[in-house]
Amino acid sequence: MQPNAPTPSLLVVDDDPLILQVMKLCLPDPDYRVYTAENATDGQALFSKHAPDAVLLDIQMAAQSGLAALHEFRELDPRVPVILMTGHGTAETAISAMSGGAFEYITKPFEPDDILPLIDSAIETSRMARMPAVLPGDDSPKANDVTAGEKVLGQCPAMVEVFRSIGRVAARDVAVLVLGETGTGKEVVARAIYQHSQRHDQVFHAINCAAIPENLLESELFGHEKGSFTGADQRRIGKFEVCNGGTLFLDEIGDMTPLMQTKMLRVLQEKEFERVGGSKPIKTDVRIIAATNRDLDAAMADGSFRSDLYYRLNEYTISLPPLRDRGDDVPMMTEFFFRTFANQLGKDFLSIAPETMQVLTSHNWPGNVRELQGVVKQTLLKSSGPVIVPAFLPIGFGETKSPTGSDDQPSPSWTGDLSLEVQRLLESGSQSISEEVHDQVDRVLLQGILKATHGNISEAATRLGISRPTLRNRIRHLGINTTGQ
Ligand SMILES: Nc1ncnc2c1ncn2[C@@H]1O[C@H](COP(=O)(O)OP(=O)(O)OP(=O)(O)O)[C@@H](O)[C@H]1O
Repeated sequence: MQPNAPTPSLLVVDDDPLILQVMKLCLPDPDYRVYTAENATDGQALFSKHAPDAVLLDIQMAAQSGLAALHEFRELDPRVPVILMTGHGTAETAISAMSGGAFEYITKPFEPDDILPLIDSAIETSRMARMPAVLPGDDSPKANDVTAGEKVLGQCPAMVEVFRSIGRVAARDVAVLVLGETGTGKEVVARAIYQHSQRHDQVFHAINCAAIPENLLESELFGHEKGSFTGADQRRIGKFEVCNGGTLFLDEIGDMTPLMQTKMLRVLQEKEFERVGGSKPIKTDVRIIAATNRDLDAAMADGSFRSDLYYRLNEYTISLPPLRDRGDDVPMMTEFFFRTFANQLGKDFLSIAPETMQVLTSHNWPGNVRELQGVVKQTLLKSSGPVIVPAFLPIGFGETKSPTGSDDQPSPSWTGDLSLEVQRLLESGSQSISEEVHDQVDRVLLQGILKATHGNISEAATRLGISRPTLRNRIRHLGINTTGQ
C-alpha cells in the first residue's frame, strides 16, 4: 500500500484496432489508465505526454517496425518496461530484442490471462524504478512535492544510520544486502539505493525469489535455450541479460535453493553465466541489491545458505530495525499516515486522541510499517468525526495474545468450524491440507472484499494489504468472479 500511488497506466501500440479495444476492456477504468495508438509515431507522442508505467508494443506494424519504436522508447526512458507482441513468424526477432532491453514478449494470439500478469509485473517494476523514495534531508524539488514520490520516514538513531548508509553506498557499484523483518521497508531502501546510484537511468528489475519455483527461477534469471527442457519451445532471455548495465533487486534471497545459490555465486564471481541448456558464456554487468527477512547467520550455521554467497552479496549490509524499536518514530509515522490517507480517502482528520496513540505506541507491530499503514487505513475507514478515538481502531487491535496463541478470550465460532474442517481433511487422508484450507479461507476472504469494493482490484488489493499481481493470481487460481457475485 503506497500512500501516493497513482492509477497504473499502460500505452498500447498496435495497428490492429481490435487489440487496442480488447486491452481497454481487459484493463478498465478506474483500475488502469490505458492509452492507445495505431502507429509508432502517435505512440511516441503519447509516451512523451503521459509517461506511462509500461508499454505493450506490436513488433510488426505496417507503417513502422516495432523494433525501431522499441529503440525510440528506450532512448526516451530506458526504465519503462516494454512488452513486445509478436506473431509466430517474428518470435525470433522479439527474443533478440529482449537483450536489447525489452521487458518480455508474448506471441499472438494470446488470452487475457496470459498477458495480464505480465502487464501487472511490468507496471510494478516500473513503479519501483520510477517512483522516488524521498529520503529525509532531500531538498530537491521532488522532495517537497508529496504527490511526486513516497517520503521515507525516520528520525530515530537507527534509521538515521540507515539513511547515512544509503548515501554512502548508493553511488559505489557494490552489491548491497538489505536485512530486516517483513514490512520494515527493505524494498523502499532498495529503490532509494537504485535511484541514487550511477545506474539510476538504466534498467531496474525485481524478482521475488520465494515466489517462483526453482526451475522457473533459473530460467527467469539466466534464460534458456530452445528445447533445453520440455516446454522450452523458444529461447528465453533471462534477467541477467536483460538487466545488463542496470540493477537487479533480488527479494527474499534467503529462500533460494542450494542449486540457485551455486549459480548465483558463479555469476557474481565471474560476471558471466550460461543460459539453461546453453554452452556459450554470456558476460553481464549487473548491480545486485538483495534482501531477506531470514536470519542468514542461522541459515549459514545450519548449512541452508552458502557462506561464500553471503560474503559476495554482502559487500555492504543495511539492517532495518523493527518498528517497535524505533521509539518516537512510531507516533511521528502514525500522524503522517493518518494525514496522508485521510487526504486520499477524503476523510476528516484533525487529531489522534492520546488514548488511541497510547494503544498504537504500545503495540508490538510484528508486521512493521506495512501493518501500521493497514491499521491507519482501517481506522480511518471506520472513523466518524475528525478525532481518532480508540473505538475506531480495528476490532481486536491491541489485545495481547498469549505466546501459545491460546487466548483467554473465547475463540470466534469460525475457528471452531475451521478445526472441524482440518479434522475432516485429516480423516480423509488428504495430502494437501494446507492448500485446501488456505483456498477455502481465501475464497471467502476474496469474495467478501471484492463484493465490498464492487470488484475494484486496486482497492481490494489495498484493503487486503497485498499487491495487485498477487491478488490477480489468487483470483485466477480460485476461479473467482471479480464482480464478487
Ligand atoms: N521508513 C518508511 N517510511 C515510510 N514508509 C515506509 C517506510 N518503510 C516502509 N514503508 C512502507 O511500508 C510498506 C512496506 O515496505 P516494504 O515493502 O519496503 O517492506 P519490506 O521490508 O520489503 O517487506 P517484505 O519483507 O514483506 O517484502 C510500503 O508501503 C512502504 O512504502
